[in-house]
Amino acid sequence: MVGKITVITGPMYSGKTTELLSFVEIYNIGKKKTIVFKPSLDDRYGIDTVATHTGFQVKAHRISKSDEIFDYINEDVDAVFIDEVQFLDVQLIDIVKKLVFKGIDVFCAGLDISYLENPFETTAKLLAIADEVIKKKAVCEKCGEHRATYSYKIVPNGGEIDIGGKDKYIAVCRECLRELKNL
Ligand SMILES: Nc1ncnc2c1ncn2[C@@H]1O[C@H](COP(=O)(O)OP(=O)(O)OP(=O)(O)O)[C@@H](O)[C@H]1O
Ligand SMILES: Cc1cn([C@H]2C[C@H](O)[C@@H](CO)O2)c(=O)[nH]c1=O
Ligand SMILES: [Zn+2]
Repeated sequence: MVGKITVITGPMYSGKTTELLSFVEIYNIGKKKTIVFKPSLDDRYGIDTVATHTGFQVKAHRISKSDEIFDYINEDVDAVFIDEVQFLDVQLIDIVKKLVFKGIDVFCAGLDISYLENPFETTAKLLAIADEVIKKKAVCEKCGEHRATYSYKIVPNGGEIDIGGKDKYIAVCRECLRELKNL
């Protein structure tokens, strides 16, 4: 049997990690063998965990390159979960394909676009090969509606890759983005 590819995407605070971890729980309840990965770059909340903004955590392997995933895969693994895929190299796409051909279900979560509205290449390519795409929305921090699809940077400094939370980014809807950018 082959596995399936699920990609969870959207702006910051939209609940991508929460959704990813709810799938981990579902597989664990079903006594399936799960493994969680995250890029070593993102160490906001702890070194060996994937954590949501609400503080819920599960143990995770930190990887700096996508092919390190294979170091942890054996015959017993039923499902692989990868958070913050926007920070991993595009080789992840080939690795995900290999995993599903081994019969492993793969769940990926990550930002679709940067605060500059550029698509993150690894997420974009995963979305293209996904069997299922879950596009999440956040609450717009300007108008309060549950329709935010953008991550807006509130500080001037830092590049396109710049780890942070509410100190640097807020979630906004398209209408509020237009106002913020004076478009
Ligand atoms: N603007 C917001 N809209 C929705 N939830 C928010 C917002 N700000 C904070 N939260 C909190 O964030 C939680 C979602 O956190 P989670 O870590 O799952 O998001 P995420 O999409 O993975 O974020 P990130 O891309 O920053 O990792 C929500 O359950 C809520 O408690
Ligand atoms: C929106 C955005 C988030 N990030 C970071 C902030 C968080 O650490 C992580 C998203 O959870 O990505 C960037 O590096 N660049 C961006 O453009
Ligand atoms: Zn808004």
